[in-house]
Parts: sequence; structure tokens; C-alpha cells
Amino acid sequence: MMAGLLLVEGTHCINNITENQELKIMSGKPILHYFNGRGRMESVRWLLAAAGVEFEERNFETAEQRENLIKSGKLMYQQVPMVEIDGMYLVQTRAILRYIASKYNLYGKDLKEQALIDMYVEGMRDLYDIIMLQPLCLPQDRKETLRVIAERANQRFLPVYEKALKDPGKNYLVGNQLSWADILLLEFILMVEECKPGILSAFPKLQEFKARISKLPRIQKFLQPGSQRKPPMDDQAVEEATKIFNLEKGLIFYKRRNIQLCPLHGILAEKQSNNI
Ligand SMILES: N[C@@H](CCC(=O)N[C@@H](CS)C(=O)NCC(=O)O)C(=O)O
Repeated sequence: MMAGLLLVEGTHCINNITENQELKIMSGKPILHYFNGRGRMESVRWLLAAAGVEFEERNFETAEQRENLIKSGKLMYQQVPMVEIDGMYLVQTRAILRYIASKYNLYGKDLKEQALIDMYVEGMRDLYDIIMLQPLCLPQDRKETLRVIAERANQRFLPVYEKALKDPGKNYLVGNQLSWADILLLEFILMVEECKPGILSAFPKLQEFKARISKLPRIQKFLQPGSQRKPPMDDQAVEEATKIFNLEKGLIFYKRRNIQLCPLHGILAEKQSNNI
């Protein structure tokens, strides 16, 4: 059976799945496993909402609940986001996003368009990851971090998307149809604006793009209060996340993995060497 094959091939560490359980995850809405915050899952929520797909969320609230999910064997790398969809326990944010984009025809019309979409998305993700992590930085680093984010958005990223949209009648980043690059661009713009209000003033095409895409009915619905869109992380949400993931503010990656992976620290270090 196809779903069985996918389960075996795609999620090798799943134990004791009965046919009934398998059937349950094959049917019905995708189920998103994460905590009740934006983080890496937020783009998945955006994409599903834009595709008009209803989804359920199973948000863990404690470290113990997260541990239990790990013990269930459904997390290939003991990490979330994880999405139960079409008989799979999908992990790795980009794999999840690509699957949804392909499934709902948001991934261009050919390989070349897909490559272009990937280039736009991967560029955004570089800054996105830093923006996503900035609520976890130390209070004394916040102002400088936000300044660096705005500077990089202004100089490196927003000009790329402004240029992509410059031709008259060019409504989407790639080709002549909506793709997941457009959806993630709107999410990205809104996040950058939260860091630096007014940042779009030098980018007329992006202003127009933002207004237009925000009016697409499914997106408009997702942007309204009461949707499954998550607010920016406030102090309480940061507190919850640090407990659930056993994080230490400002030092998350250094301490836990003993490798220098924190993009925030990376970008600040780069700045100090005048490399921005
Ligand atoms: N490359 C992975 C990274 C996933 C990741 O770092 N997830 C965090 C939560 S946002 C996590 O589960 N951390 C716990 C851990 O790494 O043990 C992805 O993009 O999904």
C-alpha cells in the first residue's frame, strides 16, 4: 500500500504503527506538531492557509509533552516541526514546505521555475531564521540585532524582490501564477516590518505586492484575528519556548550543541568585522 511504503521509506524510526493508526493519519486534515508559537512552523501554517487546507494543531505546552512525542518515534531527528500528512510523519521545515507547495500547485510550472522559486525562498530563509530567533536574544543585544536585520533586509534582500516585480503587469515573483515564494514573501515582509516599521517606503513594488497578495481571500482570512496565524513572540511565549526546548536565552545553540550555529551571533560577529 502506498501509504505504508511512504511510512517505511520516509520515516524509518516509526514503531508499532497499526493499520488503523495509519489509516487515521492518511485521511483528514494535516496535523501540525509544534509549540504554540511562530517559530519554524509559521511558514507551514501560511502555506496551508494559502492553499485553502484546513489543519489541526497539536501544540505541546511542556518539555514532558515534547519528550513524549520524541519517545513515540515519530520525529526522525527528535525535532519539530512535524506534520502528519498523507500517511507520513514529515519533518524538516523545507521538506514540509516543498511537499505542500508541490501538492497544491504552488511550485511553478517547470524545473526552471522551481529553481527560481527555491532561490527566492532560500534567500529569504537566511534572514527569516535570524528574525525568528531574535526574540531569544539577550535584552542588551536586541536593539543592535533589529538594526542589523533592517540593514540587511534593506541592502540585500528587499531589493531582489523589488527588482523581480518591476516589470509592468508582473504580479508574482516567478512566472504568471502564485507560488509559495509569493506567500513566503508576504510573510517575510510582515516580519521585517515588525522589526522596522516603514521599511517598505523605498520599495514601491513591494508595497503594491503586499497590498495585492494580502487581499487574496484565503490570505485575507488568515490575516484576520482569530485565525491560526501566531502573533510575534512576547516575553511569555519566549519563556514557554525556553522551558519546552530547554533553551538558554542568547546562548541557545552554543551551549546545547557545542557548535557555533546561532545566526544572530554570526551576524553580529560579521558586523564587527565590517562585513555587512
Ligand atoms: N532543520 C530542522 C531544524 C529543526 C529544529 O531545530 N527544531 C527545533 C524547534 S524549532 C527543535 O526541535 N529543537 C530541539 C532539538 O534540536 O533537540 C528544520 O528545519 O525543521
